Amino acid sequence: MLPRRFSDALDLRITDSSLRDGSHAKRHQFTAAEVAAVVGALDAAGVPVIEVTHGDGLGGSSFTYGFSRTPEQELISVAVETARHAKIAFLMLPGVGVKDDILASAGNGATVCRIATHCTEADIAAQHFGLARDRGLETVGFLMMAHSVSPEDLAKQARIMADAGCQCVYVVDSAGALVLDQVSDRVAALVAELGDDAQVGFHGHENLGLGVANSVLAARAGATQIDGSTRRFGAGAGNTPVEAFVGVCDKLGITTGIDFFAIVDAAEDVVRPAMPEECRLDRLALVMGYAGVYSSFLKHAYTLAERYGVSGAEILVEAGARRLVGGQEDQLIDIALTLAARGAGQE
Ligand SMILES: C[C@H](O)CC(=O)C(=O)O
Ligand SMILES: [Mn+2]
Repeated sequence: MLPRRFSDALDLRITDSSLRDGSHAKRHQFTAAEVAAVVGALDAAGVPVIEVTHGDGLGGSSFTYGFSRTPEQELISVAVETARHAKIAFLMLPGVGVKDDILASAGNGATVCRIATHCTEADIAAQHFGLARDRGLETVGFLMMAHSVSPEDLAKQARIMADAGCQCVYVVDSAGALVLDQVSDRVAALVAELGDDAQVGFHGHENLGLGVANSVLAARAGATQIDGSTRRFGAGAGNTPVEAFVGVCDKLGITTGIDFFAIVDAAEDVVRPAMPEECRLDRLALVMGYAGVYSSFLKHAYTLAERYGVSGAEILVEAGARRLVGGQEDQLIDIALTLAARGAGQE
């Protein structure tokens, strides 16, 4: 069991997801040199955990999700070799990756295993938590699209993960759709359910502009691990910006162990140059948050809107109405074809 808190000196442990969630925004085109530069800067700023994987997790490099420029195990190895203090984490979605991918990542020196499932499907992760714990890895569970179920139902899924060996269960706001109290209520439900059996974490997206505020409320409701991405480098409008969140935490007296000025410099001088463009709170990102759509669908929506001459916003609204989950990217093609047949205009 992990302690309720990581150290008496720190209130929160922050995981930076720029090199995993940001992979969506970069269409999975990271080079080893970029990973080394970003890990070096984040590590020097005191970021305690850095996640490195294809945006859709181990095994994500494919026609469905987009091919990686650099094999992810090479990126994980570079990150492990570069980090002096930070732990290197990886993400896996059962079925996208397999157990051998976990073993390969551990063999290359990653020490935090994050297993993600849709928020109603926690049981498919059981064997992966067991394997990871057997191998001495720290375990984190991701309940994705957490806006789509009640706090009570989410807590039941968290219990399944904890019983399988997960040491921290995250409320994952994949769509950036959760608003303030909706985060507190979900985090509080998990804290009440899990007690000392597992920690609770929160992973936010900026699609309604609430990443920092939602993360503060998560911490106040009892979350002890918070995800963010430096410069918001993540899917959709990006993730909770680590540098802004650290500044806010400093002002609120919440300790993170990250140096504010160093992470601000890292964001500007190192992470931004690795980004193809800023992660923006633009029309499609806002529609995703409003309609409750998985953030990693954003680039797919842009591509399909252009290919079929239809509205990206309409694709996303329909994806929200169909309650699509990660892995159902091919249904976006069906939606685009249907809109094209109806003659919907592009925007
Ligand atoms: C595989 C997803 O991109 C995981 C994630 O970051 C989310 O659901 O949000
Ligand atoms: Mn995410």
